Amino acid sequence: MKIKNIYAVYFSPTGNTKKIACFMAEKMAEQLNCPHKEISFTLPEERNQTYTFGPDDFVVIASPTYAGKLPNKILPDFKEKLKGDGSPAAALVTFGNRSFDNSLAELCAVLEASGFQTVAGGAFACRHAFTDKLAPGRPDEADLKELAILAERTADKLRNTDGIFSPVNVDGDADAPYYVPKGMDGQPAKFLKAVPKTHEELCIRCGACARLCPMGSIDPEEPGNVTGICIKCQSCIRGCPQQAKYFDDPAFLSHVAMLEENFAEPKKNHKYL
Ligand SMILES: Cc1cc2nc3c(=O)[nH]c(=O)nc-3n(C[C@H](O)[C@H](O)[C@H](O)COP(=O)(O)O)c2cc1C
Repeated sequence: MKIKNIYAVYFSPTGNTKKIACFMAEKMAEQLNCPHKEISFTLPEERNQTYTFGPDDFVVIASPTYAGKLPNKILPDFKEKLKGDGSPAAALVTFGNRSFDNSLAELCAVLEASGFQTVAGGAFACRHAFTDKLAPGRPDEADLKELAILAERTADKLRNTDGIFSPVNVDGDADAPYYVPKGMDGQPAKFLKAVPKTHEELCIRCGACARLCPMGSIDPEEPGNVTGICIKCQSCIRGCPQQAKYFDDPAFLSHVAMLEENFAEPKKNHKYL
C-alpha cells in the first residue's frame, strides 16, 4: 500500500515518549519517502480537539506506561479524540525500567476500537520520570538503533501488503487491573493525593510549571497552589528552570526508593510486527 503522510502522536509529560514517537515517524518517513508531522497530545488544550486520520495516513501513537497501563486520566482522550479510517498505526509505549505490563495491549485495543489497524508495536525502556537512577540516559543510541530497525520492518510490511492487516499481537492483557505501587515495606504505597510542593525562595514565578502541567492544575499566578488533579507525571519537577518543585510525600518517596532498590537492572525493549 502507498502511504501519503506520517504522524507522530504522543502524550509525553517528560519527553521520553515524544523522542520515541518522533524518531519512529522520522525513520518511517525516510523509508516511505513521504512527509511527517508531530502532534502533541500532552497539554489540555492539545487534547481538546479530535484528530481524524485517513486510510493512507500512517500514525505512530505513543504513551508512557503509568501503573502498568495507559495513564488513566488520559485514557478517555485516547479513546475519544483519536480516530482512524482503517489507518495503519504503530502503537508504542515507554516504561521506566520496571515493566510495561499491560499498557501496550491496552493501547492496541483502544486503537483497534477507534478505527486504526495496528501493524506494529513496541515497548521501550526509558529513564523513569520519578528518578534518574532507573534506565539513566535511555532512550540511548542502542535503543534508537532498535527503533530504526522496527521502522524499517514496518515500512516493508506496509509496502508488501494491500492495506488489510490483522491486529499486531503484543504481550499483556488490555483488561488487566492497574499495577499497585509498593513502598520499601512491600505494602501498597498510597500517594494518590500527593501534589508537588514549591521551594518559595527558589520560585521566580516564571509560570513554566503551570504551562507544562498536562492537567492544567497549577495556578500560574501562585505556582504553589495546585488547583486540580495531579497525575504525578513530574512535568513540573523536570520542567522547572529553578528546580523549585519537589515531592515530599513519604509514601511516594518510599515507592521511588523501592523502585531504585529492585528495578535497576537494565530492561530490554520489546518489538512486535
Ligand atoms: C505516574 C507514573 C507511573 C509510572 N508507572 C510505571 C510503571 O508501571 N512501569 C514502569 O516501568 N514505568 C512507569 N513509569 C515510568 C514512565 O513510564 C516512563 O518514565 C516514561 O518514559 C515517561 O514518559 P515521558 O517522558 O514521555 O513522560 C511511571 C511514571 C509515572 C509518572
